[in-house]
Amino acid sequence: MNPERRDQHSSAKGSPSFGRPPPQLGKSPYPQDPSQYAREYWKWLDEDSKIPPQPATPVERKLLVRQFEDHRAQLESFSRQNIGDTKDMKRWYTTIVGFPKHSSSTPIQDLTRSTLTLWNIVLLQLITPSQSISPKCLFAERTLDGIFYAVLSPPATVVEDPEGVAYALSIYNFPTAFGSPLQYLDALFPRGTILAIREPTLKAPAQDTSAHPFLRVDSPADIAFVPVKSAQNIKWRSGDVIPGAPRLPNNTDAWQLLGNEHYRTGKWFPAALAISHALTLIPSDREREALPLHLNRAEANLRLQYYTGAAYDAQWIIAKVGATDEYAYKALLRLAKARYGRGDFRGAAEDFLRYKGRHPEDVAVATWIDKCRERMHEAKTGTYDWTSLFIMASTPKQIRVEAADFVGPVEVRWMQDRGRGMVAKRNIKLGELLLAAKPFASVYSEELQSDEGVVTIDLLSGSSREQTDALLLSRIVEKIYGNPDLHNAVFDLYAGPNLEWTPPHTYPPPHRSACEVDPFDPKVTIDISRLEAICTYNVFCPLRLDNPREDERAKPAALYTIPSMFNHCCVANATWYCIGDLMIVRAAEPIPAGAEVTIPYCVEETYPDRKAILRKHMIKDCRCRLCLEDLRDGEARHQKQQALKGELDGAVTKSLSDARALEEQIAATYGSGRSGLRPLSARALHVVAEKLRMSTNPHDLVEAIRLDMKALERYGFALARGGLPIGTERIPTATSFLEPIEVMLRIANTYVVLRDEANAACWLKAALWRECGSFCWIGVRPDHHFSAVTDMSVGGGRELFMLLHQDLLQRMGIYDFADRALPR
Ligand SMILES: C[S@@+](CC[C@H](N)C(=O)[O-])C[C@H]1O[C@@H](n2cnc3c(N)ncnc32)[C@H](O)[C@@H]1O
Repeated sequence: MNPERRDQHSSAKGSPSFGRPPPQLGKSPYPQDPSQYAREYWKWLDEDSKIPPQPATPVERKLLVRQFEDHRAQLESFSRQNIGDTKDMKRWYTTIVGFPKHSSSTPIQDLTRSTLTLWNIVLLQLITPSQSISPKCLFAERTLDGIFYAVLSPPATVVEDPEGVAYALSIYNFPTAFGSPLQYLDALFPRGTILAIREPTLKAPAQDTSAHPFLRVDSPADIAFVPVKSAQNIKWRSGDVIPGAPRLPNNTDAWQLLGNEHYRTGKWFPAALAISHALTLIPSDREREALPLHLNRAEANLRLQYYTGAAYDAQWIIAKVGATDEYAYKALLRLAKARYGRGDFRGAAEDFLRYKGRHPEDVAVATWIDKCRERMHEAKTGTYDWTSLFIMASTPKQIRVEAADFVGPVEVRWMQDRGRGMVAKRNIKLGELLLAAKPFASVYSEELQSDEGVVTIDLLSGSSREQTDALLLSRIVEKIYGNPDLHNAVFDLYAGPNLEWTPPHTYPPPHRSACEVDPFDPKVTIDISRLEAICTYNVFCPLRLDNPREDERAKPAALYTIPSMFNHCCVANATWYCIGDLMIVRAAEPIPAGAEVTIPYCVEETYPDRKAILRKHMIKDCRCRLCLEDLRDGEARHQKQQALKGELDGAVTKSLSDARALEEQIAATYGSGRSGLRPLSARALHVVAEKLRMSTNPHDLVEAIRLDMKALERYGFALARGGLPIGTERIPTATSFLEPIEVMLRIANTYVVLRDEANAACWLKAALWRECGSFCWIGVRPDHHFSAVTDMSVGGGRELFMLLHQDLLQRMGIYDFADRALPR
């Protein structure tokens, strides 16, 4: 045991001598100033950590059990009456991340069994049903605005050790447990379950001095279920039977039946767990009996997307029975699906083909084989059917598109001043696809419960995070739990300078083979504090091409692994966007071999807004051209700009003259001597141009075009003569691509109104070029030589362009004109 652990043990044994409670949030779920709140919270944590250890207050077992049982009864009654389901009411939960949390890294084999008063690996028996410790309705507080506030609560129960010492246990981040109904928790953690917890921590209750200390486990990898066979040898001082507990199976068949029942009702994790129990009871000389169990567990693991676990189970069967046995063929099919899920499309295709050789009647396998081939082609060539992906992603519930990762002419290198970064392996041309990547995990607002909101306050960055972030962390934990070989893909990501650990200079980590997902010995360490830090530094909001105006409720949150190697620059040389959840990175300018490739982490118009987003990524200051120019303008101009930006957001209702006055005021917030790049000014000019378009006077329309062209310069475009009206040397990356494209389409429309179809067509082509350069340059292989604009618009680029802007083109009445004017 290391010295740090010993400290924790002594403080764990210590009684909670209470300091003051942690800073409160007040009546709004969002703190007004999250950085101030974070500072107060750190101060409180610092004070709290100095409270000296004292013996823990003993908790009266009976009393604790009664409290929990009463509580559970209340919850059941609430759920029967549907309390809290009122449509106009929304419950808010707060969760705080970024403070040190304990996760054990000592392998189970190196720990000795002990009791709650000794702390090492502790055996605990669940003696009350599981529940949420602060139920939604019970402790939630109703306010005048009809909002409920409560603290986000993990599943909790009462546990005792063999000596009969009982405490409440809160289990955070356990796979599939987040927000689950009581019935599911009963299946996952029924009373009588015996758990072995690696080096647990006992916490003093922070909020309520009359409450009892409780055991807190943050990492699911610190929890091992105890197999029945081992459990038989444990003597419980309180007696062997827990009143009211269900009889847990004690033989293979009964566990198998329970597993089948869970599987039938869609409870995949409890199903896999029951099968694991059944497997422990099969004697080594009757291994054939284990075959159907491994087969079933492989299927449950596939449902859970625990592809590593599924591959292990299938491979186990094939290794035992040889490749020609019928069991092996069934296992082969599951292995093939697991390989597909793991991104091993070649291996999956080979397995599907072998299976098809034996079972030609299985038509579904042919589709799988086709899918494997498509994925292999994508991964090798970077050729995707963007239009189909876009259509798929625009369909509700299909955000997670099926596509392979592609790594183009870029590689990870150590950059000295900012850790790792991406570098061009060769000279790269504008528009080339550099990377396409699926996320490790992602959450979209559609997946949030509509009657609940979660506010996450990140103490590391001193900012509040999106509602999707809280769910994202549990998804990442769950994916690692079920795919332990992927641990380093996440844990080798940057986690900040405060840790003793430095990330390896290379990425991705070497490939590891499939291993068992073993609920009796998880064999993986999931350090939750480090994972929270990894999220702070690396989580992106995936801006979707198929849904650019994201849901107001919450922006999506996703962790992409290889794309996390790109460093930030507001005026970057690469640009990115997502179709569904597929992140696509393209060169925004020609990039010489050896140069660092950067992407913008934010596309905000003003310096303070960009700074706020960069703060969430822990970047104190960006030294790009735009930020340096903004910095030279000074704080007073920034403040003025922020205030005027607010006015510009509401400018729809303003008159033309007021809009002009506002535009002038905004223009004046930029100092002289700057380059043309002035994003807020660009939008202000476009607002005035739109007001002018309401007139039928041709002079006003010409003026609108002039202002929009000026707006494009302020977005960073160079205006050109002949060919396309905009320069094609680089794609500006400081703002989202949508605004400039809309400006170009409006110019095209105005030319149509003025009956100048030649100019209108030029501007449509410019918009198409801009978009193709970033996202939909289809039909052109990455190694294809190109420079002419027409090359950029070959193939599906036009098709996707028409799809993407269909609404706007139709509203302006120029859809048919665009269809004719754009080259096919
Ligand atoms: C997504 S990671 C980028 C890869 C990272 N450099 C690594 O070694 O893994 C984001 C972190 O990289 C660093 N970083 C990225 N862009 C930067 C910039 N323009 N200036 C300084 N640090 C930057 C910051 O520490 C940031 O939190």
